[in-house]
Parts: sequence; structure tokens; C-alpha cells
Amino acid sequence: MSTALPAPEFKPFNLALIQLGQITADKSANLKHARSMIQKAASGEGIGEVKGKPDIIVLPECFNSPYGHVHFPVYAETIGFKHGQAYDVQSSVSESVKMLSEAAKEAGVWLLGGSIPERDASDDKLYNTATVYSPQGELVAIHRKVHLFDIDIPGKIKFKESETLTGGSTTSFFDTEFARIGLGICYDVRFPELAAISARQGCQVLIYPGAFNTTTGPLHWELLQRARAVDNQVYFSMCSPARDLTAKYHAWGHTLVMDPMGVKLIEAEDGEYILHVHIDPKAFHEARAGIPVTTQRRFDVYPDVSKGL
Ligand SMILES: NC(=O)CC(=O)C(=O)O
Repeated sequence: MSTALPAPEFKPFNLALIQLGQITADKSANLKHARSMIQKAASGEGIGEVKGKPDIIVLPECFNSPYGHVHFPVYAETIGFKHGQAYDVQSSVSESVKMLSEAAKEAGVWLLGGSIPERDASDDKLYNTATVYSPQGELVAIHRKVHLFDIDIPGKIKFKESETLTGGSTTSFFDTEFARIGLGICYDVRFPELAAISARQGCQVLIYPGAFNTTTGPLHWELLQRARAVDNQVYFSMCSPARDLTAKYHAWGHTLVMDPMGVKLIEAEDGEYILHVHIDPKAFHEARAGIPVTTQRRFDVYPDVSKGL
């Protein structure tokens, strides 16, 4: 995505993250439940010091479908969004997009609608795609998971998103009136270049819907988020589904938020939660002034990964 426009001034805002439970085989029920949780988050229900209406609400990865490569083709919806082109939600064929747009509009908040399996009508390829809505209900950005979750840890977990999905091929961010927010999805967090590019494109906050599991979660979920926050001096957050031991894939949960110094501001356990946190630009400016790595990089020794995009 182009960096032509300067990032908006970073202003204080309230973030709400929904660690969604009850993600079943019934898509309509999943959408209904997600909508009611968005309404609850918008009315200030949940944990955390901030009470009252959030400025942005976030859902987790794969919020409308069970998580697994066999499910993606069954649940996939065509979105048809093109960056830089107007999108008419009313004529969208995606029931998830319609619900999320209406929910954002009725709550009057920004909504990062987690991710859903997406089918591109032009070539039938499937993607794991996050969608973002303005408080007016416009679909303003999407992010297709760039790095597919293909792992094999013998005796623990084998997962191959590439059995049915294709990886996205762009970095993504969106501008609000309070921050430029960079996007990734789950496994994308393991690739520091993506977060570095977002930060150098001016993002002050990075939010990745994600669904780590009970093998990699305890080892890497918090570590990777702290690392991405500190190495880019940004706020960093991942929003997980709640753990469901009746599902085939056991999500780690533990939705959390790191500040730019690597201080964890809030963390859920593994059940269903709404988390509220205040994001203060002061910590961002202090981190960058105190440890000025953003101006000390040696692009004469190594290349700037954000150049040439
Ligand atoms: N589910 C993912 O995409 C990533 C994950 O669980 C991990 O990296 O570990």
C-alpha cells in the first residue's frame, strides 16, 4: 500500500478486543453472537480500567467459521474489495461484510472485523482475510494473511493452511482520526519484516487478529508481541478466539496489548472476554525519544525493508 500520505497525528484512544467464544459450525449463529458481543463492547461491557465507549473494536482470526483448512472452502465468502476503489456494502454478496458494516455503523465505532475465509471470484483462490469498517459502516481496508500457517511439530501439532489457502501479497494499514493502524494476521507476527514495514510506513499501532494454539501459544504468543512492539516502538496487540476444547483446533486465547516499551497493558485468560484498554501516545513518544533506534538505523550496512514497495 502506498505511503504517499503522512500518518495521522497519534491521539489517545480506547481499544476494545473481543476474545470471541461460541464459534461453531453454524455460521449464522457465529455472526449473531459476534454482533451481540460488538454491541456489548460498544456499551463498555468487559474487563479493563477503561469504561465507556471504545473508539475501535477488534474481533479475532476466523471469527465466523471453525479454524481449519477443510473448513475454509465451505465458509468462504466473496468480498470483492479493491484498495483505492469505492466499495458498496449494500451490494456486497458477503453476509459477514454486511453484518460487520451494520454493527460498526450502529455502534458508531471503527471495527477491525477479525478475519474470515475469503474466495476471490476472479480466480477462485481462497484467502484468510481481515476487513476494517469506519464508524459510518464503510469497508475501508482488507488484509489477506501473507504468511500461511504451515507447521509440523511432531507429536504436537500439524497444520497446513496452504492445503486450501493462498497467501496475500500486500502489506496493509488504515488511517483513523487517532492513529495509523497496521494489519497482519496471526502467523504474520513471526515475520519481523512485515511489522517493520508497517512501522516505517508510519503506523503507531499494529493489530493482528490471531489464533495461536496450546503448543505454540505458551512459548511464543507473548514473546513475539513484545518483540514486535519493542523492535518497532509501537503498540502491538493480537486478538484471539476463546479456547474451545470441543473444537478440533484449541486456540490459545490470552488476547493482549503491549505498549512500545514492551509493557503488557492487559491480558485475557482463555475464556470469552471483552478487554478495554486506553492507548496513550505519550508512551510511544517517550520510547522513541529515550531509545532513538528509529533514527539510528544503519541502512548503509543493511537494506531498509520498507523501500521499494
Ligand atoms: N495460527 C497461526 O496462524 C499461527 C500460530 O498458531 C503460530 O504461529 O504458532
